[in-house]
Amino acid sequence: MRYWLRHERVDTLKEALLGRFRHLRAKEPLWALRDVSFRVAPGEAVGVVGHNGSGKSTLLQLAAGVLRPTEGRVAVEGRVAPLIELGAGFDPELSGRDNVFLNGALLGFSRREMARRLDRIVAFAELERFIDVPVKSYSSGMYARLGFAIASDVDADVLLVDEVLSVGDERFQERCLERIGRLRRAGTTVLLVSHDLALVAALCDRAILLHGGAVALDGPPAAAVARYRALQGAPAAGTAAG
Ligand SMILES: Nc1ncnc2c1ncn2[C@@H]1O[C@H](COP(=O)(O)OP(=O)(O)OP(=O)(O)O)[C@@H](O)[C@H]1O
Repeated sequence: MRYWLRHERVDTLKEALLGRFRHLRAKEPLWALRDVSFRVAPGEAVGVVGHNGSGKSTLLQLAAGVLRPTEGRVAVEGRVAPLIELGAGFDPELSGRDNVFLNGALLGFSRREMARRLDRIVAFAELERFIDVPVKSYSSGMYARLGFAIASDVDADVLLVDEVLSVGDERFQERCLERIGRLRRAGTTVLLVSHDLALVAALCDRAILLHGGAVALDGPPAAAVARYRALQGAPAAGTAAG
């Protein structure tokens, strides 16, 4: 996956003050992921770890179909429930209730089907009092609660979770973990991005460590955690321009 970095800068403070902006614009390619190749078996829970900017969110966005790879191929089988960005898939002007229907529609569910699930979703999110309020007045934790409650209630084959759980309070996180555990036992495939290495070790069968957009290790979570720590501060050659 290649992005373009757009550099913009004003030459000197004096020129800026004089209003003579001389923007230097340069476009630099940045390979957020390169030569990344792996498979996840149905029912497997895989943690994706790595330092800031190593490509984790990009990987999940590719799996969710939000991004298209510049080169190569991403294939995901079954229904995918992406929980990849706070508020993604939510319309801030709509109430929590209407967003449940909106998200359901995005995942291919009829209004009637979502109506059947609504009470359960609201109860899990514990948002009874706020469900008819526009979600723009939700806190980030409330967004995460509703997002997780929907994504984990739609019989997905693949659940993609990107860090969003970290904004929930401790009790909610525990309930999420319990639910992810239950989904796993029911055969759901889980791809989980997290900086919480203990969580990855507890929840995942396997971990993929990204470093500079490349796979530095694909194996047992404990090995990925050890390698992650060893790589602390090591240059990430993989994100070089090219
Ligand atoms: N839309 C974009 N345009 C340009 N570059 C981008 C874009 N999104 C991400 N990048 C770059 O791609 C690289 C990987 O970003 P990504 O968000 O996938 O990392 P991450 O591992 O999820 O990081 P973090 O732990 O900080 O969330 C970074 O160098 C980032 O600057």
